[in-house]
Amino acid sequence: MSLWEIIRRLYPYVRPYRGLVFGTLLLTLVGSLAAQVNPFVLRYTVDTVQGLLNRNQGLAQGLPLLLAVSALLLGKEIINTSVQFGQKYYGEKIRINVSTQLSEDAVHKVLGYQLGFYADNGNQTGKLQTRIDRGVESLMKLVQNFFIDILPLFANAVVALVIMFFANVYVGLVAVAVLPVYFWLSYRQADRLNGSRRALRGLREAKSQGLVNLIDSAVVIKSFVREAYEEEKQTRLQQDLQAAQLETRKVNFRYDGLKTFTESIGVVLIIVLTAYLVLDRQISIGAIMFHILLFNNVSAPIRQLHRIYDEMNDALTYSEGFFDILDAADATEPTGALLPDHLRGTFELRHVDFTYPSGTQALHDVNITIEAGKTTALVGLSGAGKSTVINLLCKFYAPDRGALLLDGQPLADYNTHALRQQIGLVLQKNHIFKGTIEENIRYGVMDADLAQIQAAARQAYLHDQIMQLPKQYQSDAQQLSGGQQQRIAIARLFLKNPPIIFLDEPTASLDAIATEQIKNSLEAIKQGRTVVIISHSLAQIVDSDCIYVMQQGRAVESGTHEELYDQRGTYREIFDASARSLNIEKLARVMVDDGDDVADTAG
Ligand SMILES: Nc1ncnc2c1ncn2[C@@H]1O[C@H](COP(=O)(O)OP(=O)(O)OP(=O)(O)O)[C@@H](O)[C@H]1O
Repeated sequence: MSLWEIIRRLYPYVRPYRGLVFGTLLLTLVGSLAAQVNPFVLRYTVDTVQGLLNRNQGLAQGLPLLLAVSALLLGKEIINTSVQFGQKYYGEKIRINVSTQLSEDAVHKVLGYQLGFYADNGNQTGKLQTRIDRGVESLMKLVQNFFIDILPLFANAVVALVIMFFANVYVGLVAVAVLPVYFWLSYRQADRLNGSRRALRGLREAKSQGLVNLIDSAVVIKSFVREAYEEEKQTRLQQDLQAAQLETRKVNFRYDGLKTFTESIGVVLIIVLTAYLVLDRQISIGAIMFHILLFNNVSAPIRQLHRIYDEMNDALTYSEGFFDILDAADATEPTGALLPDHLRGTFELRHVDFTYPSGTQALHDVNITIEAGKTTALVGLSGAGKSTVINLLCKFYAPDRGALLLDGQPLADYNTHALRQQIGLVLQKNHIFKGTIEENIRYGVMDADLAQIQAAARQAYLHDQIMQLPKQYQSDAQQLSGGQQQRIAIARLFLKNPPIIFLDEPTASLDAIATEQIKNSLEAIKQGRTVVIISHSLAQIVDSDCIYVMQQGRAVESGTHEELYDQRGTYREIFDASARSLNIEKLARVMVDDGDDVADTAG
């Protein structure tokens, strides 16, 4: 991305603050003029004092001059301090406002993107955050540099150089002659630092990430006694970091030294030249200080040049990734115009093929009909494509080929948000937000009151357990056990009370008693609604109105439990394997024996 392109992209964000920009520019101009006052005052003072001395006059005659000069310099400093404050404050205000707007835009865009966007390699959790943070940070450094560094410093330099030329062309030429060397050194410095700085940043991130991972993996590390191994990995990182830090410092010190040397040569040349001109009676003695101070104003911004150049390079690098996020128009979730106020809930998949953005084809020519008001189960081995079907039904992804219909209309034609309002989704692993139990259940209906939340928690058999916690509904939801968290998701579903329900292993993390309780609650809510359930526990699906068996991305069998059982196909295989893994024969024998005992006792 070129600098011009960045400016073009930033313009709409800076535009609302044109007044501030104009004010800052005006202050910059005043500041750069004020910065030239010292050389003029010094030249005047030196020349006047020299004149007094030449006329054998002393302190008594010079006092009014000293008072006037002090008052002038004090006044100028007061103006300068106010100008600098205004310049920095307004510059920062523009920067902070623009940065807020950029971050808000990024979050808004990212939330509107389809799920596939997050699966992209550069957009995975953490990476996306880094891309946004770095993009905003580097762009803001550019804005900050422009208003707080580049503009004031370079305005000073240009004004000082113009004054030098006007005062004496030869001195002006000497000042200009030093600049290319200075520029070249700064460019070389920035160039050399560019690679090592990036390496340094990468290593710093790896190190902090490494520490976070250590804490996250503490249980596994300790259980496998891999402390020494992990420590060695960290030590290697630390050593690389140390080497990169030393290299950066070395480059910096070397170029800083060369630049100071060049600057000193410039100062010496100006002293020699101005002294010569004084002796030749072309300029006054005060002009020596005058030119040295002006030259200082010229070289000050160039001392900062390598840093500004560095940060500009960062902005060029990172803004590209950031604007890519804002521009990912094809990632925006598609939506249609159909606003379903009353859905019957018949879904049809006709010859559907689907491939994830990663390239895995998860569905091949799938034909499934999910009837309104009935319960349809999807069964199959791991990776068969069951969850993928639900992903398509929720419009998280669109099929590559084939038709996906809801109540006879293409699913794509429905307004995505309105459609999802009608769907309740409970997954195997449900997300629990940072916050209280109450807030987490309320996610189902944002304006629900506590009584409604408690009713939902009761249906999810969670209320009694919540009441035993020290802070009850105000407890931290992320501290709950896996099974309790799953019941929070089920409570959200009860609260939302949607006409269409998708359950993907809804009781996977629950104990046997809770599973039975939840099964009963779900049975109650299922009545009259369209339900799709995925479960590896056949007990959950045997009563379904229709069961689809999936195998390697294809729907290979369908029918009721009895029909499928009699077919002696894949379903029967899965069913028999489940029975064996449950050791049903032994369980049945125990139950029969138990029954006999009861019968004996009764007899
Ligand atoms: N987000 C994703 N990106 C890429 N590939 C995916 C994604 N989700 C699933 N897959 C792949 O798609 C295939 C079907 O996965 P899916 O989750 O639908 O299976 P499943 O039948 O629900 O399995 P399980 O019973 O283990 O949950 C698998 O090969 C899986 O690796």
